[in-house]
Amino acid sequence: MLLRRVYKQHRWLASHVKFLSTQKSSIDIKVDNDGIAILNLQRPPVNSFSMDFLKELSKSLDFVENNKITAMILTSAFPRVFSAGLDINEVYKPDAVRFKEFWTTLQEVWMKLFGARFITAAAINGQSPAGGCLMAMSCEYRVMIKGTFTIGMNETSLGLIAPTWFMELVKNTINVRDAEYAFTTSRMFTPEEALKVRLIDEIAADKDDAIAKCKRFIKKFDEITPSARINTKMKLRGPAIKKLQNTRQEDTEEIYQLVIHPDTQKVAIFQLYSSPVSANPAIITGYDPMEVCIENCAQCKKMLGAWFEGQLCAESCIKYRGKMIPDCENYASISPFLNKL
Ligand SMILES: CCCCCCCCCCC/C=C/C(=O)SCCNC(=O)CCNC(=O)[C@H](O)C(C)(C)COP(=O)(O)OP(=O)(O)OC[C@H]1O[C@@H](n2cnc3c(N)ncnc32)[C@H](O)[C@@H]1OP(=O)(O)O
Repeated sequence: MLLRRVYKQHRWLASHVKFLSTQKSSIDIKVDNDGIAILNLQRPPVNSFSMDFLKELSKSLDFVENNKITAMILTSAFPRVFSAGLDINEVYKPDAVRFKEFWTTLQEVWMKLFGARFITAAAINGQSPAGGCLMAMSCEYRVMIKGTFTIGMNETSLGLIAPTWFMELVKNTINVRDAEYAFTTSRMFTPEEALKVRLIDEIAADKDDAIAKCKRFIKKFDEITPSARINTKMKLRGPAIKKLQNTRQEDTEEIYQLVIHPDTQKVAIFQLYSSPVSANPAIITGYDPMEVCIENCAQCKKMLGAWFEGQLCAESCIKYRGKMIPDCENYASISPFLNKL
């Protein structure tokens, strides 16, 4: 078997991957007995793409490529999240120079993954919104585990517009009508729905099963001449990569302008503060009533959970420019946002 032969040549890799699997590493790489590299993403809490994480991902892809490993499976070390997409911290109040470097790194990683000469598959074992969805879609095969997890392109709900290269990729994977509907409405798909539109290729019972199914896909290539496979893949994927290579600066500038737009920033701050951070209502920065208002909405959402309509509260902050700041312990101030569960 072809893969087995390749593995023999690279058996030593198992002992050489440690440098990428130190305790500090956000990606654990293991090369299995068939010579398939399994990349377990393990950046707490949700494998979101920070600049450092992207750089590590880039190095990991180089490792797989440079060691002539035949195939790679991307998965998550966490039980509920495959990847949450862009790290909101990179998007909130970004420094122009850093953000542009961040986006350039992201473009590079995407081109490496999408254009990888080795076989790529994703075992999607948890939530996979936005950038998490794109990472999976950039692979050649996707298996998602059943459950309450969803996958999709929720950029518009964050005030973002997905980059053109992402849209093209989705349009080339599912049909144009489903792509337009999904992108514009920020639709998140259950595994069954995702399978129906071919956003994913298979559903698995659990992570082990997802990896086994990815391996079954990879095994199909035992019977195919490697150069024929690679050249065909490059012919199919090359034009999209070339297109991005020629428009990288415009793409970066376009995203930067979008990210710094006040509406996007409001959503970003809401996302940031809807986690149980140490933020203290109304005393976070104190300089922008609208910002304080949204932070308080997020805090109330954390305290009251499903009872509280956080997004509605944040929208009201924007509408009234922070003139009515909610106080989570004052019923009158939050009653418009309490729902009747
Ligand atoms: C390799 C190729 C890569 C190519 C990539 C290309 C990317 C192209 C980009 C295209 C445009 C993409 C835009 C985006 O990705 S914007 C980000 C979109 N992401 C989201 O909207 C996800 C938001 N998060 C969630 O929905 C949930 O957190 C999630 C479903 C992921 C998990 O839910 P769960 O209930 O399990 O956990 P919590 O919500 O309590 O969150 C746990 C902690 O994680 C923090 N968190 C969550 N999401 C993010 C994030 N995106 N960035 C940073 N941090 C995040 C959350 O704050 C909690 O933190 P604490 O525990 O500290 O409170």
